[in-house]
Amino acid sequence: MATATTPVIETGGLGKRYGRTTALADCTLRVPAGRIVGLVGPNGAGKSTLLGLTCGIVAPTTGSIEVLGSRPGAGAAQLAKVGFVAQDAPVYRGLSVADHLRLGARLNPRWDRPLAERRVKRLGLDPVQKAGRLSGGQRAQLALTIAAAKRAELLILDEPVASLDPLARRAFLRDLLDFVAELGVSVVLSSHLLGDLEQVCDHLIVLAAGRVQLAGDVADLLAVHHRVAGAVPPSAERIHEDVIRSDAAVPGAQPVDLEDLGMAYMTRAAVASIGGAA
Ligand SMILES: Nc1ncnc2c1ncn2[C@@H]1O[C@H](COP(=O)(O)OP(=O)(O)OP(=O)(O)O)[C@@H](O)[C@H]1O
Repeated sequence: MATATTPVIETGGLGKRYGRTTALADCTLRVPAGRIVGLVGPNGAGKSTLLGLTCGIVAPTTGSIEVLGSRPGAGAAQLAKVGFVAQDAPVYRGLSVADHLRLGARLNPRWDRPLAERRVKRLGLDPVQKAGRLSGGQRAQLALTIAAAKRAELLILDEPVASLDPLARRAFLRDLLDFVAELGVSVVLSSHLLGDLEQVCDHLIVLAAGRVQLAGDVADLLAVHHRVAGAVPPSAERIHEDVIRSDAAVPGAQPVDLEDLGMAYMTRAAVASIGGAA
């Protein structure tokens, strides 16, 4: 049975191949409960594959994965614990906002109707409006509302802000933060851009070329990465250009921000893959 210390996601040597394409390889992760996890990586990095494995809609080729202490998708109880919003916030275009809430109530045993209605009202969504006529931001909010009203313990949002303009992005993420604090759920959200997520995530996973490049709580990662102007100390590891990793303090080193840190790992992976292909 899952307890407060059960990791939300735990994987060991997890891998997924589609024919000859390796979408994810040797993925070993431990995500503690209560985090807002930013899953970042370039196109084709394996983000959707990892999220699909987490929800149980993709089966692993190798290795293991447990979500909230059980195999993903293993039975109705496990499915009810995970809310998933796929890329582009899919909704039924011909159904109204109210129809979506009715459908949610019918399909989900732990449906929180007051929460769903309160959120729809606060967001100013018209219950009779057809979902196909909502803006991209409103559709994203409707999809998030449905996932949250399931009363899931883990919300998985695949590129939730990709189709939103900068103002709508900010509003969506601010709202998500309030909402997560209110519900006490864990969240994983993916993006190509760490800049989209750095204001909200407190745990980071950087994927590139189907492999985990970096993972951990943001505060821990920022504590051991630095910028250096000159030579890299022998005990430190150069990640890319002036970004280094060192557990020990480095005299004269400057702090690195999260966006630059993620970019350093993604660039290092891209350079290595070009080198490997050459
Ligand atoms: N169903 C599939 N069949 C064949 N190949 C697939 C399938 N799904 C993903 N892939 C391949 O696996 C790799 C990882 O894809 P994935 O969609 O997980 O990446 P991603 O990081 O989510 O990319 P994006 O940011 O572009 O959505 C890619 O090379 C992709 O072409």
